[in-house]
Amino acid sequence: MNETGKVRAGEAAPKGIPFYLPQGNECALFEHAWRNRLPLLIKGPTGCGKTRFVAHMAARLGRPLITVACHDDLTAADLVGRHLIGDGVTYWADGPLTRAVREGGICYLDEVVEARKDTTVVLHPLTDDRRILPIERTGEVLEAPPEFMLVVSYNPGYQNLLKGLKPSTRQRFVAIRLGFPPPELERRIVAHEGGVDEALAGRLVQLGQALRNLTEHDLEEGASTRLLVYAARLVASGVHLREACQVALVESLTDDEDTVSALAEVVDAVLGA
Ligand SMILES: Nc1ncnc2c1ncn2[C@@H]1O[C@H](COP(=O)(O)OP(=O)(O)OP(=O)(O)O)[C@@H](O)[C@H]1O
Repeated sequence: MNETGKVRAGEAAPKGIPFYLPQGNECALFEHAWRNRLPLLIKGPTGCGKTRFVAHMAARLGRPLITVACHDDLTAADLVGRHLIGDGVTYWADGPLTRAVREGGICYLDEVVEARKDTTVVLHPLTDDRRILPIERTGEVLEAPPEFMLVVSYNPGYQNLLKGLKPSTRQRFVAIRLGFPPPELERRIVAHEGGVDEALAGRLVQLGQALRNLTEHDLEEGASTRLLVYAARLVASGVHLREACQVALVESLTDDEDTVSALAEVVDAVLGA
């Protein structure tokens, strides 16, 4: 498996580096961005490998990774830090962004469009050539070391197209688009991550492709690589293939009963009724 990113014996990735099979030139581009101190935006559908890619690159570059899952209640103080009271004294506690700047780490803001626009504005002085983080509450102005990098991701699906990012935020990042991996690559990913042989992984990937073809009509977004991995893991632990697909690839994708039936038909057609 690989939630922790540990690589099985025989895999190409060096020990301690989370397993990641690139879709294209994204690893080199990430490294160039890091060396040139450019912030990076990664866009792509849910479960296509964005988080794994960042974890892989942080380990490859030997930088600590600090991840923040953004949401609409996230405040600037949640990122930068706040005064806390403990044992009757007030002390300053760094937020994750400040910690990443101090440590020269990679700060990864997942689903950045979820954060309110007034929150993302704290990123501005860090993401242009000033590369500073002013901490109003303490009066400090931190200069980001060369190793620091800000990476943000979002899923440019229908809802997020409406939310978007302010142009003044957006135009501070270089951007990489990831999609679902091409079938041959996805088969290797599902086999590795799901702990199944490549033949079974190939069938699941074929099913994933067929389910993605339905997306335009019935679903907001297609079956992700993550869900294919889940189906594989269930099969690897003894769940019948059909049942694994039902729970990982049908019921997880929609609540609409007609769509569930349509998806189940696709499963039957691909796996053979
Ligand atoms: N290129 C890849 N190499 C290795 N594993 C991958 C790859 N792409 C996807 N995976 C697998 O798919 C899972 C989901 O990927 P990940 O969590 O990175 O998605 P994500 O794009 O960050 O999703 P979200 O937008 O929902 O956070 C990973 O845990 C991993 O098992």
